[in-house]
Amino acid sequence: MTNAIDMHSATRVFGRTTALDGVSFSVPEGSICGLLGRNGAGKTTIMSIIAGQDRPTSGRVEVLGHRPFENESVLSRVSFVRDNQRYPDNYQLRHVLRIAPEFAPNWNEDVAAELAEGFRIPTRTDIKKFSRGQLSSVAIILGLASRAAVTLLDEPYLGLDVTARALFHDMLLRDYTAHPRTVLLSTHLIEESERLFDRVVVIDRGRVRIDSDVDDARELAFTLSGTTAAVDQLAQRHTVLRSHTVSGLKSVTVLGTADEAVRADADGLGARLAPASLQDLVAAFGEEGSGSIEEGARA
Ligand SMILES: Nc1ncnc2c1ncn2[C@@H]1O[C@H](COP(=O)(O)OP(=O)(O)OP(=O)(O)O)[C@@H](O)[C@H]1O
Repeated sequence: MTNAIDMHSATRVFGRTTALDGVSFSVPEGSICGLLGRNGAGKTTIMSIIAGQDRPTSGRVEVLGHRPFENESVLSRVSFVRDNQRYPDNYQLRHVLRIAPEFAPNWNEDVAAELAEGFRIPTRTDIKKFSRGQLSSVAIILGLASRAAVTLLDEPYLGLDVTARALFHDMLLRDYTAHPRTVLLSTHLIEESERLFDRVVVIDRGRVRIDSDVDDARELAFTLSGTTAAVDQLAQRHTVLRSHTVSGLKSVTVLGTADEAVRADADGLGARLAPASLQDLVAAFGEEGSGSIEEGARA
């Protein structure tokens, strides 16, 4: 399988901050990959490097087989949607839609029109007066209607209402199925977005913690919840990634797959056992001290 995106040991240092610390991962062509992690984990830095807007301090990145920085033939096939997208003063949606095809060779007017209507974007209001959610809607239109070979969506949901988010998901899946491309999407709305993902990359403090097929990622850990005594007893034999206690009830996320013996023990102690969600995993790998189990948890 060919990779659309390949990062090899990419490090990015800003003054005293190491934003990326030896990041390596790949995104296969024709897949949707979730890029997940806590605030400041390094997601936007990764996307900026893939989009050729920044360069790693060391290491390298290849997009569609070539280095993206100052490489027009690659960049014309990449669409990067970020939350702080700027538009010229006095631009309205119709102006953006008029010039967008010049930058996006595969631009599709029908996708743009359907989204603009569904998002209820005002057509005669200057974009600088738009609400946060309306700005996100414009960015999503640019990202999806571009039908770029590589689409980078950096937290596209800011301010979007629940109907708009559902419209975005449906259109992404529908248009992606009809016109396969590679999508890398970063978000903090993990539960809502996980049905989109084929793959998932979890970043914490500039390092890759999980790089995996989404189904395999769910096998990496499970949660146990019940009385503190029962959960403590069950958790003894496992590496605990995360622990949470509320009014005498405890929930732990532990590394590994729950086998029959673990299930029987949990049943016997009246504890509940469930697969870890992606949200559990991101939270677990973002806990202080989780770095010590990094190698064990990498796919
Ligand atoms: N231009 C810059 N100068 C200095 N530090 C920077 C710069 N860009 C990013 N950083 C730092 O690099 C780290 C990673 O930032 P980045 O924006 O990539 O995180 P993120 O995962 O996108 O976060 P969020 O989810 O909050 O958007 C942070 O500590 C941030 O402060």
